[in-house]
Amino acid sequence: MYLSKYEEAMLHGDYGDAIARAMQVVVKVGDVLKADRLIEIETAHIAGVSYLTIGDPGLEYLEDLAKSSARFHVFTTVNPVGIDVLNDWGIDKEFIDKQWRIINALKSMGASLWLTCTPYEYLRIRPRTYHAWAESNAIAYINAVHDAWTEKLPGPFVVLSALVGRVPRYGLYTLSGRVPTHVVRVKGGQAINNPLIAGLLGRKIAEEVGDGKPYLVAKFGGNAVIKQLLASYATYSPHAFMVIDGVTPNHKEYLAMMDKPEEINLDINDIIKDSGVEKQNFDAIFLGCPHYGIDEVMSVINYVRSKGSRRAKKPVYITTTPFVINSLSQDELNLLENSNIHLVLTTCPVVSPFLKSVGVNTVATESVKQMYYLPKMIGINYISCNGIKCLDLAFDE
Ligand SMILES: C[C@@](O)(CCOP(=O)(O)O)CC(=O)O
Repeated sequence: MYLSKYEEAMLHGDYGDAIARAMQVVVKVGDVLKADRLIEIETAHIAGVSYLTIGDPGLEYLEDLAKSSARFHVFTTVNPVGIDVLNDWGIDKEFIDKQWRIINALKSMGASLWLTCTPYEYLRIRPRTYHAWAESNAIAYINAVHDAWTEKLPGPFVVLSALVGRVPRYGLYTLSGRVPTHVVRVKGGQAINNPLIAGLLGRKIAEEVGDGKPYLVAKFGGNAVIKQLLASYATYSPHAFMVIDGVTPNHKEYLAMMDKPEEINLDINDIIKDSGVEKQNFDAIFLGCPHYGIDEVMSVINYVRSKGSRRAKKPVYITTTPFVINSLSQDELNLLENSNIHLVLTTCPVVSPFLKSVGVNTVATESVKQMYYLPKMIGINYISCNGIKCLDLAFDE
């Protein structure tokens, strides 16, 4: 593989041992993938940082790395951790302390501690720029909505890429690796406005297309549904890449590049028919996978106001970011809290003990990604519900 003088110097230890070891791994992986060279990245997004999932070995690895002089070479953000940094939600102290050690190790290497799975909502990402991201919903989002280029990279590899500011040029980092293979047309009426239906559609597309790359022709009613579509699609797809007609910058170029694509026709009414919301018991409503942004939280606030500010009969937990909390007024925060709606920061139910520690065993959720992970990763059951109508389950009971 071609390496520049600077890359050779990193590899040979001129910038310290930790950088040399990181470079050795990045180059080795590049060789295996038959990359012709490395490319410079603008940002990195690290995932796999919860003490629940990486435990003591992950904690020790990151602390060792942080003790070296190695620092991130590019702007680096971090996925949700296992705790809310402002509220302990009854999680045990040892877990919290160890999670803080992971956070502090990442901080000392220069990471920006946004601790969100939606860094794309707070970054201005330019088309055709290179990034090293883990966290599949975020990867699918910047590829599809910004035509910004990232492969689906494993969390630990992103740490190393962030240290050297480079990734091997392969797959989705090349134009030829991004050519869609299937045209998926969604028929059956109006723009898709329902987050649950968008999520089920994402899963269906991944099942139909397998390891192909879809060019999706469908109309969506806004960013919240596109987030659900892509999060679910990326959970079930091996590469987390799609082009969306009329949404992805340069979509016409992608359309023109396709060579005899396979055609898949889906009817949204079939997906709606199969979406049957169960009437089973549940302990709480969970919203915020991917993390809710300010627009989604404002629609919850508007819903509560429309109900005359009553108190929900079951608690509602919404995972979101410190940016959202900082954008809300004290009145809005009080309204949510008084309505039994709780904003939970910097974490995600599938990497945190918080739901169990507040006594929740079954949630109602709109997120098809959560439906995949909740039972597997933390033994929480779910029932599905429809977007903002999820709240009806708690307010209209
Ligand atoms: C929350 C998480 O476990 C979800 C699964 O990740 P992904 O959708 O496969 O990127 C990722 C993480 O551990 O940070």
